[in-house]
Amino acid sequence: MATHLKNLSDFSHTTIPDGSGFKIAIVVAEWNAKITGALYQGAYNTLIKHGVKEENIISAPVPGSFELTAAAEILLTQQVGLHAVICLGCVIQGDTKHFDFICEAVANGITNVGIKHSKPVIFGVLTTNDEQQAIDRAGGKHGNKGDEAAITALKMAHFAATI
Ligand SMILES: Nc1c(NC[C@H](O)[C@H](O)[C@H](O)CO)[nH]c(=O)[nH]c1=O
Ligand SMILES: CC(=O)[C@@H](O)COP(=O)(O)O
Repeated sequence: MATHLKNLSDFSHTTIPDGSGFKIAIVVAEWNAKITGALYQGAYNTLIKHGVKEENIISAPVPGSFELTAAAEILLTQQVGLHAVICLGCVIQGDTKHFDFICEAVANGITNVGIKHSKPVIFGVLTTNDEQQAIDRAGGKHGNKGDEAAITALKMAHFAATI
């Protein structure tokens, strides 16, 4: 379903697990900082709203989306008791094929890290044709992908803890 058919911040129809027992990391890329800052705020506020304690949210900035994979691997290796890692970024199409390489590397990379550690690593990365599409999905008319990423982290952390 395309994003314009489902608001990224609308979860009124679903049950969200209590996050009071979870420790979650948020890795956020600094490229397109206005956008990723809004994604981060959405994710952080959503985690707090659903009971995650401030002291159990680990925030880690990285230079760009390409570095999200390495950061997730480092955090899952070095941080004891992490229940999930949320990866936030914004990749906007430029004039070259660089966009394609970054998007594929990040999607494949964080998938592999999650599988390696058997932990939820959430793909909260906007991959847009232009800046307006990113703005629309970082607290604009289509909601906030950071909210969606946080809800996904809570659901998957609950899944892993109760399966
Ligand atoms: N163009 C964008 C980038 N590029 C930087 C890469 O992510 C990476 O930091 C660099 O290639 C060095 O390894 N990053 C984004 O997050 N968004 C972009 O639009
Ligand atoms: C996604 C990117 O790396 C891209 O924004 C960089 O722009 P360009 O392809 O024009 O170098």
